[in-house]
Amino acid sequence: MSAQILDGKATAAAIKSDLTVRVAALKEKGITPGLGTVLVGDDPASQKYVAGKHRDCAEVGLASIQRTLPGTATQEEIEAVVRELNEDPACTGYIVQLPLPKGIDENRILELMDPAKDADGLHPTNLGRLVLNEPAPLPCTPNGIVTLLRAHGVEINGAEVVVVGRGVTIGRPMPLILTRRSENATVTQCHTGTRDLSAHLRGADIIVAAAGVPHLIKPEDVKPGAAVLDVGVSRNGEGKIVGDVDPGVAEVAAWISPNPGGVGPMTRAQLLVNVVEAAERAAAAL
Ligand SMILES: Nc1nc2c(c(=O)[nH]1)N[C@@H](CN(C=O)c1ccc(C(=O)N[C@@H](CCC(=O)O)C(=O)O)cc1)CN2
Repeated sequence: MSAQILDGKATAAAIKSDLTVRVAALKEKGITPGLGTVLVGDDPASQKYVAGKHRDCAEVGLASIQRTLPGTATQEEIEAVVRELNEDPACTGYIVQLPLPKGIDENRILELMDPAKDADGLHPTNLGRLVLNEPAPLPCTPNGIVTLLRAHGVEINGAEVVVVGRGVTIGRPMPLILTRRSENATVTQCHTGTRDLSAHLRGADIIVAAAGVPHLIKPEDVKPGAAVLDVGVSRNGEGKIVGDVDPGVAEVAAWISPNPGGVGPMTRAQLLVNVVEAAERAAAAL
């Protein structure tokens, strides 16, 4: 392998270490920020991610509030939990773990959240603020990707970026973040309707692969020297993660994010950042 590693674990650890100090400072002012999570159903991956979020809270000193509902929970039952967290003063920010079970109107749940407590940056008001270039909590995975690239000195300014995928947590917000003046990238968004994906990929300085298609990105699709971020999470027969990026890409790219150990830990770290920033904003307004 010739590519250098975009080390999400180490970068996330540095962010958490900084947050530990900031949380301690808030506590000295009598404020203990708290992250809430709403988990519906028993999807093992979602359970694992939510458990990880609570472990992270303990690590940096945040309080955490867990709400778990069965997979049979109705729209109204989930909405009742969302309303309760909107009102709970111990909850600085919260997330509703996605995806929600089939039959639940995910958008209605997101819209019901108090935008000031939206730790995922996925409330329509916060996504709208991102479009308007106003301060808002940023979606965790796209923001984590930018932070990871910056931490490793990968040039974003002026870069040609191809984002593969158009889901709400990554694909949709990623270009919005990358095309801000502060990032200044040129972004092409590809998806299942793209006619010649390979042609787009071959021109990219940075590839963000969030399609959920195992080994979609092949070595011949990648420009030598590119940075490749593997955000795809498919599972093989043994339950092991298979990313969107073929292992051979590491021979062509200059930078590659391992999967696991790349973007996933950054997603979790950025969530903590959003909660601590919300608490700091609240403290400044006192
Ligand atoms: N409300 C949200 N739901 C979902 C989001 C999100 O940002 N907000 N993103 C994903 C899941 N996710 C966070 O919730 C997430 C995914 C992966 C990881 C992670 O640390 N992965 C590890 C590997 C873990 C494993 O072995 O399975 C890694 O990459 O090293 C954290 C969070 C969808 N839902």
